[in-house]
Amino acid sequence: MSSEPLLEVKQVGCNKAKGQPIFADVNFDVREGDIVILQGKSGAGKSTLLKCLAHLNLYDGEIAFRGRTPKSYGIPLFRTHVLYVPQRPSLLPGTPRDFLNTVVKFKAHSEKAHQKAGDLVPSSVDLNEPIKLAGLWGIDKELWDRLWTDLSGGEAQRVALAIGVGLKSAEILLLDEPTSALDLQSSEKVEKYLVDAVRKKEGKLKAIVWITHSEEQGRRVGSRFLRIENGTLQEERVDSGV
Ligand SMILES: Nc1ncnc2c1ncn2[C@@H]1O[C@H](COP(=O)(O)OP(=O)(O)OP(=O)(O)O)[C@@H](O)[C@H]1O
Repeated sequence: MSSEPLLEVKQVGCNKAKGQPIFADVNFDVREGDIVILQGKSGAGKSTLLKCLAHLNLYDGEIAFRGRTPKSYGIPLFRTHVLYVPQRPSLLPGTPRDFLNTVVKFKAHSEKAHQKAGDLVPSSVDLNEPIKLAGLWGIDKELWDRLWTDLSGGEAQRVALAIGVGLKSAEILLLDEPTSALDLQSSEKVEKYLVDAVRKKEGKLKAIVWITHSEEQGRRVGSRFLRIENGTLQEERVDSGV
């Protein structure tokens, strides 16, 4: 028995400039419980595709979340439910705490504005949750008040991920090489948390689309495997080996 798709991607294409497609005719669904690994060579278009899914990039074709277009929810609210976690959070201005406060204010505002429509269930905001979660991943509280530019790549990644996961608004997380700057031990801690969060089912997080260059990581966490190559996306059938 398969559930209704959470996200439907139909004939999606994206161009660098007129006449220069990055990819075209991309079709797939994301369902509850999926951890979809997105692979492909550097420059193949993985980050661009994730940004299209979060409506952060212009695209052709259709993307539907729970059967409706992003616009019908309001793009800001949609983006808190289908949440992109960037590859290089250290490019953000200010400190992680500034960012957290802005996200929380913005989230409360956009949810209030859309509550009337009965669109997406608003979630309560607990500022301590991302800080606690980052702590589990080895991030000292003091780092929340340091400039993003003064954090290491791995610290910035864990803080950004803790904000994305800890605010508990995302039903689908779009992770752009979330552990590329982490050592194996830290990476496995983060992986385990994310996989458990999706598997548990009672939480808000239902699925992840996860870019990784590591075949090993893909095998550890993935339940489905997509590859972008030469401007097209293919799903790879995986032999369970049983
Ligand atoms: N805003 C932009 N304007 C023009 N070209 C762009 C833009 N963003 C990305 N590109 C180009 O589109 C292609 C796909 O980039 P993208 O970042 O999606 O690749 P990727 O598969 O995520 O690569 P990597 O594994 O190196 O992160 C690249 O050739 C890139 O230079």
